[in-house]
Amino acid sequence: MPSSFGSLASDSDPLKGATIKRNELTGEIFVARVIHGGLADRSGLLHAGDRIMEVNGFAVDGLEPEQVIQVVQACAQGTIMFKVVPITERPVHSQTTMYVRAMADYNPAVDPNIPCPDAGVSFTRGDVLEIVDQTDALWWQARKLPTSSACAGLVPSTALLKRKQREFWWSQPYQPHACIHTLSTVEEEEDLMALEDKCVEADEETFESEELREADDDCGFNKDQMYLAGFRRSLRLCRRRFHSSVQSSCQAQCLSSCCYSALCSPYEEVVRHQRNLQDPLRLVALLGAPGVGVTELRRRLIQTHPQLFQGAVPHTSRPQRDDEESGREYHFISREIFDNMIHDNKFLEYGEYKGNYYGTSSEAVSAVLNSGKICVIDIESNALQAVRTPELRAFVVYIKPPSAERLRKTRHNAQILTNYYATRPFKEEDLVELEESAQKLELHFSQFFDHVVVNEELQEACAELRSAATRAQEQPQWVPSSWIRPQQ
Ligand SMILES: Nc1ncnc2c1ncn2[C@@H]1O[C@H](COP(=O)(O)OP(=O)(O)OP(=O)(O)O)[C@@H](O)[C@H]1O
Repeated sequence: MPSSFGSLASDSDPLKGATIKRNELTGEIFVARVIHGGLADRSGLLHAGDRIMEVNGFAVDGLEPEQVIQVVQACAQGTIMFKVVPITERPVHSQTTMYVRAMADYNPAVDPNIPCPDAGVSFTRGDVLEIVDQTDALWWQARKLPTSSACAGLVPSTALLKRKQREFWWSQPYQPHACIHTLSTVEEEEDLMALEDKCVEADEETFESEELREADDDCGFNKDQMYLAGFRRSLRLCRRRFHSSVQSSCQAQCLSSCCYSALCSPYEEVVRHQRNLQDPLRLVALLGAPGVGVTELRRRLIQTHPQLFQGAVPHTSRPQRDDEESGREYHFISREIFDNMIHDNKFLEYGEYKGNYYGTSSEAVSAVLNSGKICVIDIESNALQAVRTPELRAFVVYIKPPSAERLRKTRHNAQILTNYYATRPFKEEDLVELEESAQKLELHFSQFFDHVVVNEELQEACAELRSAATRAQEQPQWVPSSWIRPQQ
């Protein structure tokens, strides 16, 4: 039936928590829905589908919903009498509460199609919503957590939100394949390729010395000469320089239901889960713009708490050197075996640098987790789906740059790793690029951040990272329900 809607849901309303609609053919006014936890719900006197005949003796048939609301508001101070024809067959709903993480932003104030904007709940990506009513195919009732309010509000259903996303209803069009093309627009990729072309000659001339430098690189050792896996420059450059072409197993699996649903559904069902002591530890995956300090934080964390944290040993097809040990610096494997592992989706991410493959396998991560230590790795955004699995249950920590002013102050003596294998002090353009990359990461992927650490003062950031990483193992967290109740 063609209907128009109104809300009895403003704060001052004695009937807070009901919406009404008018049958455009007959002019009759009906209760469209009763908002969970609102006054109307708690009174138990009004139900969805009831026909409102009169308000304090005033016949409402034929009025616009807004006019009915005005009648109600006019007598808000005294007693309000409704003459109601109850719905004859009240539908029996066995509502179960569901929790979801929003994968998109929603603002009812700019949605022209919400039946009652003041009953709408706004949310941003990453917010957890308690869905209390899915009776309506288009508009669900939900509370945004954490909340102290018992009263729910309206949010678009999955079906409606998908439709809205397809229609580009609001300013942040969803990126259903963000896992494949993440940070690089076509122009950026072209720029990057141009830069790579320029670099190639110089790089190849210095190839020999670079290889030696990696051998000399002390990135892998801490002050006590304990080996820290996964800090070699070749690996970092491979990941960074080729970030537009670094692959993740997600790409191969993208049409699998797990990845597909997380990226294409506007809501991800979540549950509050406390890890059992006998369960494997959770992977901690650090994500941040190049240069923000991910490597530095990861190294400090592992160096200062080697009994708690460890990196994963990467794989490479590069030949092993005399002073290297397979399984320590890298797992040294042939190109052919590497290719097979790629084919079998064994890598969380991998890339090629100077003709050699480098990659982090899920087995290397599991080996650390099964040894009783928390595995800490840094990832590119395109590996997000590959680490958010029931096996690894990644706790994703986003490393955020501080304010523009603090970034410039704190990075005074910092060294950026250049595409030429060397480090040099940050220039203004490096910092601008860092800030822009960070903004893009936040724009596209904030819904996957379990925790955000602002890397202003290194010591404080490291302490916060440590406590977040241990909390993730010991305290209840919102995790995708598919991790706990694997889908068939
Ligand atoms: N909070 C901080 N204050 C001052 N210097 C910092 C801070 N965090 C990191 N740095 C310095 O900034 C530089 C870049 O950090 P780092 O190498 O960890 O970057 P990254 O995020 O791993 O990027 P990439 O992988 O591209 O090198 C290093 O010299 C590091 O010591």
